[in-house]
Amino acid sequence: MTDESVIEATGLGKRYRRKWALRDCSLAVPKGRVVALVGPNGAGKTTFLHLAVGLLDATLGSVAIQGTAAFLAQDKPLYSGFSIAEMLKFGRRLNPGWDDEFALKRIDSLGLPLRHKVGKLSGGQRAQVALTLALAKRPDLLVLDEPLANLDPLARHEVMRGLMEAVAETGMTVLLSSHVVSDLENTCDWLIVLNGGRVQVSGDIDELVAGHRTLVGPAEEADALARRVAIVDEARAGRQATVFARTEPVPLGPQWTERPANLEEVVLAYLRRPESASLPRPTLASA
Ligand SMILES: Nc1ncnc2c1ncn2[C@@H]1O[C@H](COP(=O)(O)OP(=O)(O)OP(=O)(O)O)[C@@H](O)[C@H]1O
Repeated sequence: MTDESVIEATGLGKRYRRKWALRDCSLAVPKGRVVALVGPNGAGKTTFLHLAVGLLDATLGSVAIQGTAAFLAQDKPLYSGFSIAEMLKFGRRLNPGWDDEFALKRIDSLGLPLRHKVGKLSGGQRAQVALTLALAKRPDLLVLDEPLANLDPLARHEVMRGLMEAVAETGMTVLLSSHVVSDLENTCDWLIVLNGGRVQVSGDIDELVAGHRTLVGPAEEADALARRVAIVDEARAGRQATVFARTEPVPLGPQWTERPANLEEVVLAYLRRPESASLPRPTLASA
């Protein structure tokens, strides 16, 4: 494992009985990134996160992390009969690196009285308390499985803001899974796309967005274009082709127009075409 990486997976695979939930997963995540792990239901996101933090054993290959990790599960396990103060006490007892001052300050800034029972909190407040408990462990890597699920837009925004503040303060790496790409656009800087148990994309978001574009032009010229650019996804309507391509700006014929990509388009184009991939060593199957 290199010094710059916080997670490194090599040929990682997990099989449940006959079904592979994850296979041939090789990737490295640089330190200090906020990583979005996206993919449809059943893509293997939870499986990958559980393997990364050691909650599951790999069937094949390996995954290693550097430093300490904290994991916040999808169902945010908090004991509903306990008060926030009691949850903090648990954290203090169980975690050698626990930052009590941080935890108390964050709960106070959320406007939550310490005596409040966890079971009486709203979904957004529960998410914030669970996040506080994870952050107070002061991990090098914070892994969050769908931290925004079931939260309204305001609560989603608040949770992401809290996360970003902690990242700015500590420089920790965050790996979070999500279905909602728009929540990630301004906060995450590394993207991993999982689809059907395989990694399709792993890379810097700015580079990925800058490295893709939509090209629109005559359908009869699309095949010739495919020899010059790596086509991720293509749709034809009558005589017009709309091509989503992994390419630098290229000179195009007069009948072609192009526009830059955004993060959502990058994610959707790859998910629509499971055979396409954009990984550090290009393996574009459809090119
Ligand atoms: N304990 C298990 N036993 C058998 N199959 C499992 C188990 N856990 C997951 N799977 C299967 O492995 C595949 C990947 O599941 P996983 O939960 O990792 O996906 P996910 O991307 O997190 O999905 P979601 O977005 O719905 O949470 C799915 O087909 C799922 O049915």
